[in-house]
Amino acid sequence: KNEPPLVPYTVPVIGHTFSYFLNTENFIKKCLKEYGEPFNIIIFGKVVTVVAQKYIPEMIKAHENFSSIEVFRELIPLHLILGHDPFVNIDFHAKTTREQISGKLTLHFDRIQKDVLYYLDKQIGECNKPKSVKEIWDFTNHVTAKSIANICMGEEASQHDDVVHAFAVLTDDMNKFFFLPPIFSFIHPKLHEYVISLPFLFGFNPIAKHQKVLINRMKPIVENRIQQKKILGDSYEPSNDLLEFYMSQSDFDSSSVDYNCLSDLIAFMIFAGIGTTGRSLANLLFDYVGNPQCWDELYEEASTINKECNGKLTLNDANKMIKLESFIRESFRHTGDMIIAPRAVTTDHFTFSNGFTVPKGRHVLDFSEDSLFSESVYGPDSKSFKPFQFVSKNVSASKIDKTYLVFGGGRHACPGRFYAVLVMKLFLYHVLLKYHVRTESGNIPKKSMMGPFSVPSKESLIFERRKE
Ligand code: HEM
Repeated sequence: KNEPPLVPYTVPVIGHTFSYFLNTENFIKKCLKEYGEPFNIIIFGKVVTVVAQKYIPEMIKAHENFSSIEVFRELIPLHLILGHDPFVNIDFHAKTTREQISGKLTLHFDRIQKDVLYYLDKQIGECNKPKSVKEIWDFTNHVTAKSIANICMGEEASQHDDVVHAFAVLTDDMNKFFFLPPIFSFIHPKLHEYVISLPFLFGFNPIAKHQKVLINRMKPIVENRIQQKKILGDSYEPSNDLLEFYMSQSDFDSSSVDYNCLSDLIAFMIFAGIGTTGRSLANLLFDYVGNPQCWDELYEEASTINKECNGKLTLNDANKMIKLESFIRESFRHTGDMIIAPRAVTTDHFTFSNGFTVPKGRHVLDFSEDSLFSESVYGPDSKSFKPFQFVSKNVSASKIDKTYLVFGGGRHACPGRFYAVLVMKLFLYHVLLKYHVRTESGNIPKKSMMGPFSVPSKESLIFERRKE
């Protein structure tokens, strides 16, 4: 009762599926103009509600009525693939990320910096001749993978290339299955979930080989730590990684270690952290390349800080790079996703302040693009790339607000954002100091769209050694 207006359609069941997937931005903007928000559309046989700038904050605030995890569970049914359902433990994962990763940046700083540099040096190195790098997103996933592998499994395990590779490609290998359009939902809403998980249930599991690598490498480490704890007792010095943290939980049984459980816990961190941070890094690099008017200012700031700290950057020094911080925030604002954190109604119903009511189970899509380019906040030219607009406002790239939705919002806003922003800062800082970067064609690279989601350009980038 009192549902938002349903946008008219011609073909039953198919409804608005094609208009939505082929050009989400135009379609939703047209509906917003005609019906205001919220409004209902039919995608893959299912009624969904769309909210934009005005009602997204209401939805985010009502965290007791909505859950983004419920939508995620349907799109990417990790609970059917991993032995241990990560969604029931989401609060544990969020707390772990908040307290053990983002909350310990000072402690992790040196190794994050070392790991970011490691992959940059390995792939690009001294670069005395120009070097072309293909598949930038894959490259930046590897940069992130080295660092997250270290934080998750420790220094020793992250020395192994097979571990870093498993971290880097696990999400990609899985996404190949999950990014199939949910055509089976035309028959029944649950059918898509079961169809995409069938290959996994019948033994084909593209992540099994990666989990095997993780288990092989973690086993000797865990066994050694258990041994050391027995020998050293109170003088045992715990390592600063998630493996140690998981081993310190009250339900960890050192006499019969559940390695599948440990690798499932880590696999979830990989899903949450690698593709997201890797994609943002790729976007950042392309935004840098596409905005040559900022090169000098960014370089000057980086080299001044580099001189001030004698080449030994600390977290405090990193926080002084306010132009870089603003550039990163602007890059995030231009990520290009139309929808960021759709939510499902988890209570009997939810009523928006204008009286429109949506029932339990309804998916509500957040047309975040409307907020990220809000003219009242970012000016009439809100769509242009304004790299240093946040310098005077003194807002960090991880600070969420009601128009800056790249990390979601409210109680469930991304707890890994502080870490992700730091990795991005360190990455571009070191790139700035050492290289010139440009596209092969000389054109400004463009992202492509997969329905409402953006994908970084596939264009190669040329790295050249910066001359003093
Ligand atoms: C640039 C990189 C990242 C982006 C853009 C990003 C984005 C997001 C978004 C949009 C959400 C949903 C928020 C909501 O429901 O309102 C989320 C949740 C989450 N993210 Fe991130 N994320 C990033 C990096 C990371 C990293 C590095 C980690 C951990 C290593 C992480 C761990 C999580 C977890 C555990 C949640 C669930 C929080 C909860 O439900 O309470 N994220 N992230």
